[in-house]
Amino acid sequence: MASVFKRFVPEKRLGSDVDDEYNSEYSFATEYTGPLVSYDVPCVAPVHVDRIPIAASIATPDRTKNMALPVVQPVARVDSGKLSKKSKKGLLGDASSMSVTHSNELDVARVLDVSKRHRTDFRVVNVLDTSGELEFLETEECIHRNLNRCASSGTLGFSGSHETSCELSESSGMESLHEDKYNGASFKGHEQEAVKCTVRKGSCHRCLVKIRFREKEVCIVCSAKYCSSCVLRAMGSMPEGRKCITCIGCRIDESKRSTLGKSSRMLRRLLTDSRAKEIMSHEISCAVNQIPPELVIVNGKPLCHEELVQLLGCPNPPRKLKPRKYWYDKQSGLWGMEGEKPCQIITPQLAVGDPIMKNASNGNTNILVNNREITKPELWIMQFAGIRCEGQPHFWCSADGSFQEEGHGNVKERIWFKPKIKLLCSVLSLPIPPESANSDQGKVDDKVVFSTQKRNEPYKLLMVGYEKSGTSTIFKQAKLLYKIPFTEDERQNMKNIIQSNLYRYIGILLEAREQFEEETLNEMRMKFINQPGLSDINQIDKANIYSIGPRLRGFSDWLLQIIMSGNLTAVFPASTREYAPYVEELWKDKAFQATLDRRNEIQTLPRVANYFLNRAVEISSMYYEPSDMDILYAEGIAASNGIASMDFSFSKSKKDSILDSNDEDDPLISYQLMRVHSSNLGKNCKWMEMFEDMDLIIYCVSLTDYDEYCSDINGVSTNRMMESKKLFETIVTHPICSHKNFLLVLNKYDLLEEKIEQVPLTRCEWFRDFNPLISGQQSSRSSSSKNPVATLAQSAFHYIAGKFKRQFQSLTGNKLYVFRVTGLESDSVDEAIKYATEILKWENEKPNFSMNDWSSGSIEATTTT
Ligand SMILES: Nc1nc2c(ncn2[C@@H]2O[C@H](COP(=O)(O)OP(=O)(O)OP(=O)(O)O)[C@@H](O)[C@H]2O)c(=O)[nH]1
Ligand SMILES: [Mg+2]
Repeated sequence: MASVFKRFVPEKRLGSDVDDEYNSEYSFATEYTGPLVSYDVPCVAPVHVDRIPIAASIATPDRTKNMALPVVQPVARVDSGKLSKKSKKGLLGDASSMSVTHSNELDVARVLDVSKRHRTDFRVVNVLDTSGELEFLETEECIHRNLNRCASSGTLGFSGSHETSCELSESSGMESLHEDKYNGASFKGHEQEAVKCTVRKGSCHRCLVKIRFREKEVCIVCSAKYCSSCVLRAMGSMPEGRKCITCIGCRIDESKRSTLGKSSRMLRRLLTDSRAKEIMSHEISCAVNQIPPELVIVNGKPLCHEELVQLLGCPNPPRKLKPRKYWYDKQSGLWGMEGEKPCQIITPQLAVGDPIMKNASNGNTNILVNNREITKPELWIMQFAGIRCEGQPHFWCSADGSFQEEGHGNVKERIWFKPKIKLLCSVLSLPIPPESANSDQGKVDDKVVFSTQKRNEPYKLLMVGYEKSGTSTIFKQAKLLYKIPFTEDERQNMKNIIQSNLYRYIGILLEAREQFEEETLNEMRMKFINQPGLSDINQIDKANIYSIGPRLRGFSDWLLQIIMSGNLTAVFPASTREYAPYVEELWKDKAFQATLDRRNEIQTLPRVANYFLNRAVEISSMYYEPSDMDILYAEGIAASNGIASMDFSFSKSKKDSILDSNDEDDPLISYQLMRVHSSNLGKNCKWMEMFEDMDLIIYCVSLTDYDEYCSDINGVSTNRMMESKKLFETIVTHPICSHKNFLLVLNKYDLLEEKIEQVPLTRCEWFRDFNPLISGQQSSRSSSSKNPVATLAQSAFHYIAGKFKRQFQSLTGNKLYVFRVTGLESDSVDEAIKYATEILKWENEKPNFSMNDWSSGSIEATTTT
């Protein structure tokens, strides 16, 4: 007997919070052998256990048919005293009544299936109508909830106390069925009562409790969401993974394919680790969850089962295969969605699909490669690789990237052997061969192989700015922050830059020394003239504290000449070894030291020079190896062709931790940060086209540019802030940027704080109306909590941010995000990048909640300091 009951009671889960709910009490009757009694003995009709349908008794369905399974109703425990005789009889074991219940469930399941397929809205009123008739009036969600409520208890047994109730319509006196059953409330004639349920968005589909901001599990078929108290009852033993019981046997929602097998924390908490893993493995491997082959169409032909197996089983299968139309170039292995550029290079020569069509990728270049008209980005790559495409030739391309013109035997180019091609492919969101395919191509330039390719679709962030705005500093800072090591090549490159810059700084100092020497001599002459009695001016000793000896003078003349001729980088760092002794000598020289003491007066000496000049002897040594800090401070970047790129990831749950998630179930969100020098964008930024796939554009502005000038080739001098504004306008109005998110990074805030004290912001014509409210008593540098009035620098920052935002809004109609940064401070850059990733997250989640609700369109609302 006990074993019979065990069939209805779920396995006990130790440590689970649902444990208590199944501590049902039951007693057993034994045959009475005593004397006759004078009263009526209560009588219980026998239960034919074998005839009670239970969920476990469902036959293995034909899952390829996409049919909803009949889910059976358990014997529900009700307050027998409050049921009509007829109902009592049925529930206590009348076989015919049982079959009615069962057939009802079949109907419901059928209706659910119909509603799913035809997207029809129904309302279920009175799911337990004993007449066997159902009224369908409300939503599909409602059907689900009712079914899950009934069916889930079917799998898990009799019990299931239900603290939360359905939404009730008080006017009609409707009550939750569950409450009736378990709270002892009166069961008011279930023939007449309607359970009217509507699942609000963000509520558990079973208990209706709001779970928008709480842990939830989602059905991979119908997207019904369940809270931790309901999930096991709604999903049962999950033979096909996370599906409501009513969805078992149904195909999954294709948008959820990428989540298959990725167990949630909730499940792992509710179940044992091994059980959760087992469910996830069923979810991935069970037949009904696989892509139906006929829905994958390659080169216009639906696949058969064998073709799909071949496609998925090849060494390099398509990622994230979905039911849709694809094209496949068997020769090169290029793979893409119909009408789009290639997205992956898969294993070539697979016998899947028909021959490729000319217009497979919707190219418009008149250049055919393997009979397909290629797209513009592909053409750019070919041109970049040096393949001449004049005269609209047709090419053959093999899997190793060898291009051959049709009708010519000779190989024109092997593009994957060319340095920088992979980098450019990444920029243009074109695929590169998988690493396994490269293993035999030893010559491929490792420097430019992106780790991006290991991850699927990283968010792409493009950072650009006017000259010296700090883009390379921020980029390098991000590399250090997210522990992306500099390669040996990058370090060598930076060493060269640092050493040649050192000689530039020395040159600036030596030029200044000459000037100081001359000034001092003039002063001495003036003194001499004013001194009576001295007649011969030649008697003055021309040597003064700024004078250097002939050997160093010779070196100085030579170095200044090299700088003047613009050949510094040609001579250094190659000659560093040869001239290092001069540097040592200079640093011991009093005249040079006197010059160094006045370095703050030298306008042309970059601020960062101090950092390197203090260690000049060490840096000029041939044994010098740049530290990470040296690389950060160096003016320049290890870049190829002006473009530098790095990948990094944030753990989804641990937003603050980067690249430290070893938890295979905790997905990483990957990002690709690209930095491009503005000079590489070409005239009118025409090469912005290459960055069409960017998700966010970070525009960098140096806050100190407002009083700095630069001259163009005609010698016309312009304000650098105005130049930066011009570049900003060109980029934001570029056609590819019309719907892009922009983050304005206002950099060098530390320098602004110093400069604004000396030079008014109004020096720049765009900022003429800057008129901050600074209290008379307040020191503009102090911003203690006691004195919340903004400092001059803060006011200037907000003012400049507002200027750019208004400009952006007037040009694009969109909202500009702004962030204040000090590029040399790691925390500041970290926050800026996290802010950028947040923007992407917000933009991604936009359909779920309206940004307007909380940003209220205010310009200031998006400024982060
Ligand atoms: N004090 C200070 N210096 C900075 C900051 N950001 C950048 N710099 C310095 O400003 C100079 C120019 O910065 P870069 O990062 O080279 O600027 P860039 O945008 O790469 O300039 P280009 O190479 O012309 O494109 C370097 O000497 C940096 O060290 C900052 O926030 N504070
Ligand atoms: Mg730079």
